[in-house]
Amino acid sequence: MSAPQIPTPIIAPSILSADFARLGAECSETIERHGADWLHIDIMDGHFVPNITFGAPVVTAIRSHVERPSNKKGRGTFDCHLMVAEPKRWVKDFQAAGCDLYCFHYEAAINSTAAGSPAGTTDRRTSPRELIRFIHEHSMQAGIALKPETPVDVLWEILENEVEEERPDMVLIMTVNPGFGGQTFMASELPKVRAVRDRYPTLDIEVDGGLGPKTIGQAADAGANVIVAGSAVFGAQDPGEVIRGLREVLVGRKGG
Ligand SMILES: O=C(CO)[C@@H](O)[C@H](O)COP(=O)(O)O
Ligand SMILES: [Fe+2]
Repeated sequence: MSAPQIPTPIIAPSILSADFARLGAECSETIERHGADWLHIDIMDGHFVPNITFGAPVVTAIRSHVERPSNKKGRGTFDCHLMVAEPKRWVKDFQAAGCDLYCFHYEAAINSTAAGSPAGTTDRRTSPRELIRFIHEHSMQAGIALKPETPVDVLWEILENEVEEERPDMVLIMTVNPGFGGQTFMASELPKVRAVRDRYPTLDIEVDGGLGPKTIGQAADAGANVIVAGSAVFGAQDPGEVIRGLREVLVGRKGG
């Protein structure tokens, strides 16, 4: 019997901490010069979280600076983290913009069921399963994110679904309350990572918020293989050095 396939270590700098005045160059340098795997792109709508970033047009603009990945989850993947109240609403726009992985919040998906479908708009009603299917139908991978306040148990029935198209490609466990970069890492969220890893040895598990050289060891020990780091990378004198250091820790604990 062959050993289970251990998920690939992935470093995904969050461009929320990049210099927005030179965003295209920051994105291409982060991948090509500094050696990051993915770009983590935080989309905030001012409703789901108390902050606003940008939408699909900016993703289109930066896509022209970063080559599309040649394989699923490859270098240059646009990992879009949708902190928005109506996650179904933006799927088509993000597909067109060049998003590869559309990661929505569980809390938004269950609440947007009540949002209804105003005349002349697409149907905004959804459930996590339906939304995952919808994202897959739009040729993107699907991620599902949990806020710190949400218990990990809500994931089991979603991950245990026998219908492959309705299962997520990645789980994102937030290690800060979503909304802002540069917050303090919440180690209290790591048991969620461990719980998912124990059940799903090959699933991509992303952690996001407060990750950097001092906190990555704990996240890797808990079983995370996709590390988002914003301020730690973009605030560094040498982002490439930080990325290499993060990767070393992750590779060293791979499978742990
Ligand atoms: O989604 C979010 C915040 O809501 C994150 O992606 C942050 O942007 C990560 O920034 P750092 O905590 O690494 O500075
Ligand atoms: Fe994020």
